[in-house]
Amino acid sequence: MQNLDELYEMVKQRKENPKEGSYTDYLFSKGLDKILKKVGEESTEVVVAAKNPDKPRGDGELVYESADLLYHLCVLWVEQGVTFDQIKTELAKREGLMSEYKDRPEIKDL
Ligand SMILES: N=c1c2ncn([C@@H]3O[C@H](COP(=O)(O)OP(=O)(O)OP(=O)(O)O)[C@@H](O)[C@H]3O)c2ncn1[C@@H]1O[C@H](COP(=O)(O)O)[C@@H](O)[C@H]1O
Repeated sequence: MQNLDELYEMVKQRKENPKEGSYTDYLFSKGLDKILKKVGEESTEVVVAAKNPDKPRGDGELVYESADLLYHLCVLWVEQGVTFDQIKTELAKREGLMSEYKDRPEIKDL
């Protein structure tokens, strides 16, 4: 996936059109508790990657674990009916950008 929009859309598609052998569908079939367990595990792995001086993937360890966490967050959002636009809107609010939001397509493309 090139960006988070595409990753989120792919996860949503998996939920709407299950595919044989898909790990994403495996998570949806297991349900919320399994997804939350994975988010918890991946969050911890991000922390460990940032702190561990003997990283198996060197400086790439934090990048790798962060990508894992973002993927599992997308699964959680889709499972709970949270859209990626809601996440972006919340981020924009924090920057005081809400009034400009509709006129700034680059914000939607984050
Ligand atoms: N980005 C990801 C992604 N990141 C992590 N993972 C999977 O997340 C799992 C995490 O690894 P773990 O060792 O913690 O888990 P596990 O032991 O394999 O599984 P559990 O039994 O613990 O659930 C691995 O199986 C990874 O393959 C992902 N699986 C899929 N994607 C994206 O989703 C797309 C569709 O994937 P499918 O749904 O499998 O078709 C892929 O093309 C990717 O773009």
